[in-house]
Amino acid sequence: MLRIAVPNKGSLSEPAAAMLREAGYRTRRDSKELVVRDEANGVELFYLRPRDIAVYVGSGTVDCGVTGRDLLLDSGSAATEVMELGFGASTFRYAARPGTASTLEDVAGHRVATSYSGLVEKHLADHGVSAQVVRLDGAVETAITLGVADVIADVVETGATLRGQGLEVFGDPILRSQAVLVRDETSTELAAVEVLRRRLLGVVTAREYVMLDYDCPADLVDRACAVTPGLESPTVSPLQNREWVAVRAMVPRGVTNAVMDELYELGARAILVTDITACRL
Ligand SMILES: Nc1ncnc2c1ncn2[C@@H]1O[C@H](COP(=O)(O)OP(=O)(O)OP(=O)(O)O)[C@@H](O)[C@H]1O
Ligand SMILES: O=P(O)(O)OC[C@H]1O[C@H](OP(=O)(O)OP(=O)(O)O)[C@H](O)[C@@H]1O
Ligand SMILES: [Mg+2]
Repeated sequence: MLRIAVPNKGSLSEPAAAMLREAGYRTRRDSKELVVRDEANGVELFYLRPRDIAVYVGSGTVDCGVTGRDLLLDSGSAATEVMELGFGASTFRYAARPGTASTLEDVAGHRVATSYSGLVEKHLADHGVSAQVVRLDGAVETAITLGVADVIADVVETGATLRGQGLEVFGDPILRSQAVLVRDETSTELAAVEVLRRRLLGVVTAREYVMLDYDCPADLVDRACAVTPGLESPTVSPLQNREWVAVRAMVPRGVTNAVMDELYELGARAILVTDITACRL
């Protein structure tokens, strides 16, 4: 049985459960359930604190899990990143009161409050900056107001929390994070992890792409296929009217309308877009 760690709370919890459901796994019905056995799919889901997941996976207690890249790196765990999952995106950044600091060097000799002390200590050491790291559990933005720190290093998603505290980011982002699948390299279940990876990739791809169908004058098909190259190669089928062909290709969701405009200009007609429910690449 493949043992998968899943976030039980926080920003990653709902989207992780939704992704596993879409990938065909049975997820918990009640937030008090901590373990779910899905016999049909040969997996056992363990609902754990997101911060602990990399630790469990790195020690081999579970085979794999869903966590944030920032939490993985902060933990110092031996777990390895298998794939990005396309949700829970954030940056990890230094911030301070305007005018206090503008580069990483300005952090030297100051107190830095963070919930990610492993990540921050490593970042400072890698850049030869000596500063005192103050480890807090959360609400680190308030640490400056309360006089516990001069600088903070924290997750920034929209930036609203920082703005609310009158703080500004400075320096380059320490990290760009998102939810990732992590695994224990020494697991005896690596083949089963690979099945999970393919299923999750199917969900990520189905979300990122749409299916585009259109009719195209036969003499323009090469130019049209250059606009919609698909993943491997577009499907081109004959139509009853031999002067036309039907083309079918996957297109990134974000450019759908621009691609439809371009195809129309070229002479394609009856351009249809459909959602992809699931796929296996
Ligand atoms: N707005 C956000 N706030 C916090 N974490 C976020 C946000 N957006 C994405 N994330 C990611 O979620 C993970 C942190 O989740 P975690 O559950 O530990 O904290 P949380 O969502 O702040 O929950 P809580 O603080 O309520 O326990 C990290 O990988 C982080 O990058
Ligand atoms: O850039 P934003 O969209 O404002 O989001 C980022 C903020 O959200 C999280 O805090 P959370 O509400 O989870 O509180 P916490 O600090 O106690 O974890 C995170 O720690 C930041 O403070
Ligand atoms: Mg939080």
